[in-house]
Amino acid sequence: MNNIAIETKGLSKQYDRDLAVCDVDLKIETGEVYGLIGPNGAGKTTLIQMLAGIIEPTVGEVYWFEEKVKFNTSHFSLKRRLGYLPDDFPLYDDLTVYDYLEYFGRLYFLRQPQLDRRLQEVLELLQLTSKRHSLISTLSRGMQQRLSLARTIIHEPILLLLDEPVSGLDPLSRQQFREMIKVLQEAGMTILISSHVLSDLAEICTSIGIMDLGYLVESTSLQQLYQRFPEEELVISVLDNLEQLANKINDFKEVESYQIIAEENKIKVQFTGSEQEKSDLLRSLLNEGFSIADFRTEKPNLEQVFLKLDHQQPS
Ligand SMILES: Nc1ncnc2c1ncn2[C@@H]1O[C@H](COP(=O)(O)OP(=O)(O)OP(=O)(O)O)[C@@H](O)[C@H]1O
Repeated sequence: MNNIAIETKGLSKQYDRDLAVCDVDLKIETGEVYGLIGPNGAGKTTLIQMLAGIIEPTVGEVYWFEEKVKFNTSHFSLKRRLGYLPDDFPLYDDLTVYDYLEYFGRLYFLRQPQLDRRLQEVLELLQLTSKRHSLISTLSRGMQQRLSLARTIIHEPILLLLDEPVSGLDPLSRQQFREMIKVLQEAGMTILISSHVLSDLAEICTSIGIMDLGYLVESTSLQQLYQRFPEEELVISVLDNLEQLANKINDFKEVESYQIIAEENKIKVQFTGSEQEKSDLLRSLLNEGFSIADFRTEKPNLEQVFLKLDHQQPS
């Protein structure tokens, strides 16, 4: 198996006067879940469409598994490895769930008994078995989105490109979606997902790319991104005497700044000291008689890291 699932070299797309994607060099290793984020109009959909071979770049090249994608040719064997879920996930309302999936299975030349086996598998994985005979028009948005994902993986691709697959989903459906992505990754797929929901991406992605005004301004593993912002925040909750706690905290030279969150009876502290000094702080507060209800360190989440990077906010 090739190490690099997707690569682009100097990829650009010009629409009339708009440069939608600008000189993008992207590399995604096999087995990764790569999250693509950026504000509206940053060029995510255009980039994904070029990666999927749907639209032709103005300049630059796309490689799947180190093989150059030639536009305007069908090259079925290469496309057979790809599953692409567009952001508007078109469906045929007057088909049943089963007929729809069977239709796409046949388009990919799946034959019996493999077709039946695969239909059962994806219906089960996407939790649609009980809806197999329902008309698509009667499904909720979350179910329709799951059906679109089922269609995207019916032919067992090894590379998935998912354009905003969780938009409009409720928290439970988003959680189910995250679990499905983990199952697909464990099954060996390489997955690119664009989304504005950073908390979802933080949970499932191994790497993150940030687009801004057509440029890929960051492309790095999630781990390396967090390492660039190692500062932790100390969160201290008390049962009472919040003001006195703030005064006391202020005496410690390791406390760079703090923020009182009165409605939750807690203080968030930017603490620069060592683990030993953190422990000394806790002991000192207890000795002073403060009723400490919680004392913990929090690392910045992906949303906070994104803001620290000072690119535009995803909206
Ligand atoms: N078919 C098109 N014709 C002309 N301009 C286009 C076309 N598709 C996209 N654009 C322009 O390219 C730029 C990038 O759009 P794109 O849809 O790729 O951004 P995006 O990051 O996916 O945005 P969103 O988060 O809102 O989906 C925008 O300025 C958009 O207006």
